[in-house]
Amino acid sequence: MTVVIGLTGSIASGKSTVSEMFHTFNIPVVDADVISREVVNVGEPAYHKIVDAFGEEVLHEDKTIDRKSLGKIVFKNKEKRDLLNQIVHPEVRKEMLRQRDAYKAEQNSAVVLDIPLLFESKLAHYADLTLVVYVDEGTQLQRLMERDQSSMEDAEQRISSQIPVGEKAEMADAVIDNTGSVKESQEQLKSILEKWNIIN
Ligand SMILES: CC(C)(COP(=O)(O)OP(=O)(O)OC[C@H]1O[C@@H](n2cnc3c(N)ncnc32)[C@H](O)[C@@H]1O)[C@@H](O)C(=O)NCCC(=O)NCCS
Ligand SMILES: Nc1ncnc2c1ncn2[C@@H]1O[C@H](COP(=O)(O)OP(=O)(O)OP(=O)(O)O)[C@@H](O)[C@H]1O
Repeated sequence: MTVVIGLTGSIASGKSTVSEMFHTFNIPVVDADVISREVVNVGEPAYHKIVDAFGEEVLHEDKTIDRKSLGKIVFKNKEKRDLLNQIVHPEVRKEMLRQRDAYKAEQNSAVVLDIPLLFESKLAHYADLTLVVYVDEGTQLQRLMERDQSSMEDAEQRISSQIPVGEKAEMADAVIDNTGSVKESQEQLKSILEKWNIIN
């Protein structure tokens, strides 16, 4: 049986950092962020819907989606964010489930679904077990501003568009506290996978 692990956290809490670690255990990862970029490539159904809904001003000159400008619109306006979600999420879900089921058919011991909005979108039932990557809010803000070279205002808007990471930690089957070093987080992941009998 393949154990399906739902990996989540909040923006810049370290999901991608932890999801990389699964490769060292030979556990495949389905990444919702990667899929959400693929389904809006030029010519895809969701691409046309975005242009219809948000206009040509969210396109680069080469007609690809200008994610920075679309982000500026949707992270400060919940209605617009909901509209974008309604366009993109159904396509992402279809592809995520397709990949999950392909990995299950290969009889992997486990597969990870890396889904930033696992709890917001009520998708925890896609997984057998949930794992939250937690950081304290000060560290989260600092890492987000540093990584994206963003202002405090932009970073705070993005953080407040999601359920606070502390609340997500309470809903999870296991939590990695990623406030410390990457190595410490890797050790926590190893212990969790041992406890879940996914590795020895
Ligand atoms: C708004 C967009 C264009 C901004 O693109 P950008 O390249 O700047 O960010 P990226 O896609 O890498 O997302 C970074 C992080 O932002 C957060 N985030 C993204 N979309 C959302 C959203 N709709 N609501 C809350 N948080 C979000 C997630 O934590 C994600 O990991 C893009 O995030 C998008 O199309 N979002 C809608 C689809 C979505 O919900 N994706 C997230 C998981 S499926
Ligand atoms: N333990 C750590 N120590 C120091 N820096 C870290 C640590 N973990 C992650 N980072 C850094 O913090 C930033 C956010 O991490 P990461 O991109 O993994 O978060 P994320 O949860 O995947 O973000 P998003 O929701 O935007 O996809 C990155 O620049 C990353 O290099």
